[in-house]
Amino acid sequence: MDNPSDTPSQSPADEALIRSALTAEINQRLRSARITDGRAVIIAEAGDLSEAARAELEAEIAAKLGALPQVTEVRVALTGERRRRRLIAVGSGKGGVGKSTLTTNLAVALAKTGRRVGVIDGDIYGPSQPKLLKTENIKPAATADGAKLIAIDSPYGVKVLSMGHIVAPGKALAWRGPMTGKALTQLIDADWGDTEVLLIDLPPGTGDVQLSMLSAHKPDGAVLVSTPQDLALIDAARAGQLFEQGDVPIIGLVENMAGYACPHCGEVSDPFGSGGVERFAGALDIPFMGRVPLTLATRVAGDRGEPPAAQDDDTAAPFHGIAQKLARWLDTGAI
Ligand SMILES: Nc1ncnc2c1ncn2[C@@H]1O[C@H](COP(=O)(O)OP(=O)(O)OP(=O)(O)O)[C@@H](O)[C@H]1O
Repeated sequence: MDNPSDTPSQSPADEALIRSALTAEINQRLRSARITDGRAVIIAEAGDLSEAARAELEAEIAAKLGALPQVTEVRVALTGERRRRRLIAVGSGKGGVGKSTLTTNLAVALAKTGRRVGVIDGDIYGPSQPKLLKTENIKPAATADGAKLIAIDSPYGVKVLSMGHIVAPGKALAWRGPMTGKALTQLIDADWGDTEVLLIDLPPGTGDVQLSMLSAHKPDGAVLVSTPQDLALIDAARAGQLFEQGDVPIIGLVENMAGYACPHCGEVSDPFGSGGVERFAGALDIPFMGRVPLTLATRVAGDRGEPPAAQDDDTAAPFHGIAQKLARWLDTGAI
């Protein structure tokens, strides 16, 4: 019903009458307008509006059309009810703590619950999402007007875009700060279709990408990852401060590589100590989201581009648990 004239019972005169009673701005939003037995039925686009603005638009249409002598009742249906796309940053202070692995698996686990999820690889210099989501060597297409990239569909029900899909390996190394900011914008502003949640795999630390992200594309929340080592915890705290200063709520802290289960004898050892992240989260009053053990399966799966979270086994379970908490946060603002 994109074209109002598709509606058989609709009279052009009625539509003209309705349009003449409304402002140009509201007319731009009209998808359908008709009057039947004194009842005006309006369908208008409002997917870009806040709840308050939607209510205002509805009230304005009702008031303006209600004032017409030909109209005894006004019914307004606003389309685009779905919520605005949410941007969740996954960050760590220190490199190599498993931030990219967590981003991929959280995205895949969230997608398994029916949400439409995308992953942005914010690691301009060392992109890993093409490998993790098995989209290496795929180039993203552009929209018909050439203005936007189109996010790539990974085999795991998650869309993805990375500088690794666009720039030859090693090329971005020579880029300076402003270029990395622009690159990130290109990825975020791409055509993500009906994606509801975008997870951004941030590079470690508190550098240009993080700053440009906070200033230009403020995330709705941030998940922090740390190993149990003291040093990683201190760095995680630093990354946390960056988000707090930027007024980005910290959704919670994830402990990765917590305890190692020997694949041969099953004995669990704790090369980096255990429980440190949870205690640390408690001390800082940050919610603790869960613990992902160090497993050979996780590392091998990452190398093969087969995220464990796509399965339902023991290796996948921690990712599903953390994804459930993230889903709860998305729905209620608390985990
Ligand atoms: N829970 C885990 N068990 C086993 N291996 C893991 C686990 N988490 C991550 N790894 C492995 O550790 C390495 C580093 O992980 P990853 O690339 O996700 O870290 P990162 O924090 O994103 O690193 P970078 O700082 O390079 O962006 C990878 O080889 C990955 O497969």
